[in-house]
Amino acid sequence: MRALIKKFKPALNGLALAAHDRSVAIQLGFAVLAGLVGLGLGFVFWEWALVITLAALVITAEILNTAIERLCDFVQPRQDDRIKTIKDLAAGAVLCASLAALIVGGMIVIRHLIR
Ligand SMILES: Nc1ncnc2c1ncn2[C@@H]1O[C@H](COP(=O)(O)OP(=O)(O)OP(=O)(O)O)[C@@H](O)[C@H]1O
Repeated sequence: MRALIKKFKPALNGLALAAHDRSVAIQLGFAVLAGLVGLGLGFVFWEWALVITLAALVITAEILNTAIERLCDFVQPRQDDRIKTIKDLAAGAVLCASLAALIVGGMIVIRHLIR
């Protein structure tokens, strides 16, 4: 059990660090908002499963994006086209996950509203 806790400690520390990042905090805010909408509209089991999965996907992408940004700033604090490409790719991953969450979330909400 001790070994297991020791193994997860860095990951839990990573989550605590991520929660203090502005971009991650914004995505967490959107996830809470989606949860409130779900409660208000009375989401069923599969809708919660989708919303939770997509929210976790977006937050995971944002945490990885933040980690990549920090690594880039550490390796190259100056303007560099290669850093721009790397950071833009990481930001693109967040956008991709966010669009999927927005579209699927929108479909679920519309389904409730037109019933
Ligand atoms: N060292 C750099 N060289 C070239 N372009 C950069 C560099 N740093 C940032 N950029 C450009 O600016 C964009 C934003 O980068 P930045 O690190 O400010 O991220 P951000 O999205 O504002 O994140 P956060 O708000 O979490 O700091 C990048 O996607 C990239 O296009």
